[in-house]
Amino acid sequence: MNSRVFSPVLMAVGILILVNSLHIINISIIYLLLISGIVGILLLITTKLNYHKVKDVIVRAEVKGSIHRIKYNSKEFVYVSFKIIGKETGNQIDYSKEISQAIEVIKRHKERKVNVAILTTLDPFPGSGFIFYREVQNDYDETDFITQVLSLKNVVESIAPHISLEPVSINDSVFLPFPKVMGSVVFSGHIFYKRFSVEESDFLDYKYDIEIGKTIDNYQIPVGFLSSDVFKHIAIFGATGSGKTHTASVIAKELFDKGFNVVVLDWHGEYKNYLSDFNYYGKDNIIPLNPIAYEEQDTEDIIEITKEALELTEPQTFLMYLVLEQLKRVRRLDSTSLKLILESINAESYMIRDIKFALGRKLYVLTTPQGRKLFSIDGGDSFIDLGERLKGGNIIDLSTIYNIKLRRLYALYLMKFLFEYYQRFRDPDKKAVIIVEEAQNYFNGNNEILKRALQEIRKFNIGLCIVSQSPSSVDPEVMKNTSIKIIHSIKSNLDKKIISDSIGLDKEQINILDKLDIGEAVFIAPNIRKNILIKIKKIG
Ligand SMILES: Nc1ncnc2c1ncn2[C@@H]1O[C@H](COP(=O)(O)OP(=O)(O)OP(=O)(O)O)[C@@H](O)[C@H]1O
Repeated sequence: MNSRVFSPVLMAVGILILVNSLHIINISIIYLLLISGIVGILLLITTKLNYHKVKDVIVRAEVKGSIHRIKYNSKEFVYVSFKIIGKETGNQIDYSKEISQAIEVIKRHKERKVNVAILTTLDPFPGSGFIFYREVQNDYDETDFITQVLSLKNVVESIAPHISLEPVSINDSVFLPFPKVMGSVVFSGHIFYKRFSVEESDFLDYKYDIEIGKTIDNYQIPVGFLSSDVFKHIAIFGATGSGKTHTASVIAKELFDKGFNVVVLDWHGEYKNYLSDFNYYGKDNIIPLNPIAYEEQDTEDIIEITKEALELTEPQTFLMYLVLEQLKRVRRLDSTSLKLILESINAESYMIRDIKFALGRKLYVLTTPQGRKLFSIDGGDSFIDLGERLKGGNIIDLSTIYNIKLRRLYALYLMKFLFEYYQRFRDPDKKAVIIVEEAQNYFNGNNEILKRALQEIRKFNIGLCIVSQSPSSVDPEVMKNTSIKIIHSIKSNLDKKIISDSIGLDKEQINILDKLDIGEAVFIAPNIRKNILIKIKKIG
């Protein structure tokens, strides 16, 4: 018999034997089998239920262990970050589309008690994340928060079936979907490049056109400020060697590339190496200024500058008006003419004579060979000449002016002339920034012109970039009137306090100020709402 016939026959015989044997099986065995079957089914159901319970407990514990709590803008938030994990299917999956759909659903769900921010910084994984967060008071209902978070997670996973969300535990240093700002993770998600946005989230689009560096975190997101904010002025502070000059050079170069006229008042002669494309005015080709080439209404300012730079007393300042009058008449500025000018001032009393001599001693510096090179009534630039000359990128190397008073006088005149030029020839296409190194030499509380300039010159498309080692050494107006601040390493407690009061740092952030490496800085600007820790890019 072949096998095709044999098998059915064998099966039929088997069934017959089974049916017959039922008659001889004891009825109690059937009951036993029945009961154990029911027990088995019940056991199966409870195991499955228990399995889900256990899984729920594990997931909840996982979320609980991933809850971060931070302070931001004097509010407190809790949040959980989730990595987006793509499930591999072998098919081409449009993850972006799925995530977008999930976001649309979340956006429509108005009643939810948890906010959502979505960050997609690297395409497409890893580096993408969901952040579920909620503002809280001291005590908050953690269990409820976890429930809300898990329900949102479920929504996302069911609408985007090819991804799963994995909570990022607090200790997970490999992936942090936030910039790690000064040791704590803050809500400054606006610095991320966002492909997806949730309307009512705290996160803003972050725009800039002057890139200066990258965030110090796992992402190293490019950061910068808006060139239109330059007219609200820039302050750069930091200890010696912390990177101020380099940072100011990066800014100078970027602004120059954007069509700004840039003038660097280089106190120590350090910028030449960084800005080799800029016009350089040093010892051999320093620009002479004409100290009497200004409008009548500016006499006050010119006297004020001279008073401040040469440390004139009030009576000496008064005589300075008369000297200026004579200077315009004589139109020479050498030692002989200065002597003649002073002699021509009527001195009826001994006191006036003494004041004249004292003033003469202070003005003498203008008649020295270097003084005459810097200030020339015949051949010096008027404010118009200077404004026209200093187009593009320019370095004025002041380090070659050895007399410090003369150096300050020259730099102050130069600034005054530039303010005058941009004020007089207002034009939206004419934009300038003046980089003022070692600004404590000018912005030291005595100089009313510069204080006024900080408040007023923004209207004329001029920005000041004020560079100094310590904020306590410059006038408080500098802190008040600069909206872009770049703070490199700061050591002194007084300076730390001034910075902290000005830009609102918490304790931890203040502690980090003296631990910043070269080129690292705290950065704040109007286009970002919260200060961030950045590394200034290397000038290239
Ligand atoms: N962002 C950066 N990337 C790489 N190197 C940097 C950076 N910033 C500064 N440096 C380097 O660190 C050194 C000190 O920088 P810099 O001269 O700018 O400091 P500084 O604060 O201006 O010092 P000082 O007050 O003494 O003039 C330089 O050699 C500079 O090239």
